[in-house]
Amino acid sequence: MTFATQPNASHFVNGAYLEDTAGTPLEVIYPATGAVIATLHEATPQVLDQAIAGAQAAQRHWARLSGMERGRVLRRAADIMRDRNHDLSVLETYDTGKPLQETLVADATSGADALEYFGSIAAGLTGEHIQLSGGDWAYTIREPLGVCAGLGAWNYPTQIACWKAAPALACGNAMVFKPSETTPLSALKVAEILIEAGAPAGLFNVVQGAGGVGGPLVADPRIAKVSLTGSVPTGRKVYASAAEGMKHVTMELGGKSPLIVFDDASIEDAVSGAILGNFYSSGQVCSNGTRVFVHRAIKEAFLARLAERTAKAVIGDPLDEATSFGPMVSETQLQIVLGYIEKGRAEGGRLVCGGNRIDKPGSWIEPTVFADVTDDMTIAREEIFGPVLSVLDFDEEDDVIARANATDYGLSAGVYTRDLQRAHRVIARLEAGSCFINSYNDAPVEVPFGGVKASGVGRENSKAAIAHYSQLKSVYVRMGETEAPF
Ligand SMILES: NC(=O)C1=CN([C@@H]2O[C@H](COP(=O)(O)OP(=O)(O)OC[C@H]3O[C@@H](n4cnc5c(N)ncnc54)[C@H](O)[C@@H]3O)[C@@H](O)[C@H]2O)C=CC1
Repeated sequence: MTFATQPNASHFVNGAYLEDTAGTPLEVIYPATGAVIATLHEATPQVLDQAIAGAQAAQRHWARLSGMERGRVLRRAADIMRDRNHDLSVLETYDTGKPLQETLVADATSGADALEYFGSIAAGLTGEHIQLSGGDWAYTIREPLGVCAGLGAWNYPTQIACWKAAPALACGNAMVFKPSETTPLSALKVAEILIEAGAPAGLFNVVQGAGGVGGPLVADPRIAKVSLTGSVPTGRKVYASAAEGMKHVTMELGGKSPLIVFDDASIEDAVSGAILGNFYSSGQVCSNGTRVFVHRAIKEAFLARLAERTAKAVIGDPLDEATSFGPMVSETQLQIVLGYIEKGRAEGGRLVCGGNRIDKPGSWIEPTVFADVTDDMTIAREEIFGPVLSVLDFDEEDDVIARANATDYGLSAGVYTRDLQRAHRVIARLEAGSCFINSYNDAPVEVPFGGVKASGVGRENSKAAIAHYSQLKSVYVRMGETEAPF
């Protein structure tokens, strides 16, 4: 391998790479071949302490800069990230197994968008002036929270690091980021780029490890806010620990989202939406529309076209830009997905295509479609986080809305129909945070992203994220005398 995947050291703390070989070794595996491409070490308590202390010191200085000055650093980082998109995308492909065709357009580019967006609005982050009776008035100051902890999942390592760091830093906070132990490489590059762009040492630190490092990071009293992208069970633990310290949280968790295809929809577009919402990143996307409700009148036509187009997936070397479908991130995740496929078969789902492990080194599985899935089947209830699409039938609008909402999750929802009134009427009744009409899984930085119910708390991206990385100080100003009862 000519491309260097072994970083200089495991962690990035106080503006430089840092190693402590006393930490548990962490092997990084290229999911397409199973080869070990780097060996890192989990953060020891000493590394974690240095990262948090460094972040605290950097934050004091950073918070005193104007929004304009902070924004300039973030926008410079966005430019560097775009200039290096190709190399960053290759690294992301090694880290996750996702095809280069995807990483070139959805990872560092999405991270750069976040840095540019929050860099651009940093100068405009202000409080307000409130005029009161008798000439009194009040004003609010938008203040940073302090040191934020970021915890990432393994599906979008660069994007997650930037979606958390950009709004946090724009508001004057510092961050200690812990990537997923499965994909630890890309966040280190984000840290390098921020330093190059002029961020002070210690402002954005990366520490490696699994829950054993994430737990103490969240619980540390010096941490003011925790932002997690991960599963619901982890979310519950992290939220509870943050609550002990009365810390702010953002929780971007899992989903089992509905995608509803009405009988007047363009079948071609709806099939595209179903492919994007189930097979992009080999199905490892939190907002995926994995319960595809298709009106009975068009179900067979939809399934036929879906099978035809799924057969055209180019499954091969992820570094070849022609490849459109890569491996699962790990053998563990592959086994979880195979287990769900087995349950789908056993509980009576009709396998339309796929369903098998692909016989070659690495964690490969076919894109899989089940039809005749019913609401009670395991594959219709639990998040699989793999390329398993379930088609469920429906006849009536009211009925499909009730069934779509009959889940603890509430991350996303989509509707395909040519009837615009119906589209808005249905979306209004769906319990989900991020919704789509005649599209699926778009996530531009200008638009709030996040879930309701068990899928999360708070929003990432857009102006909405500012509220989650800052707090308001209110100042009452009396212009006359102070009156007291005695
Ligand atoms: N809503 C969203 O924005 C997204 C949600 N996800 C969700 O993430 C999940 C898949 O990612 P995974 O990495 O498997 O999730 P996970 O929940 O296992 O891990 C997420 C992160 O939390 C850390 N962690 C685990 N236990 C912890 C603890 N006790 N204390 C502190 N940190 C801890 C992990 O090391 C990792 O960095 C899926 O359920 C998916 O739906 C993934 C991408 C986006």
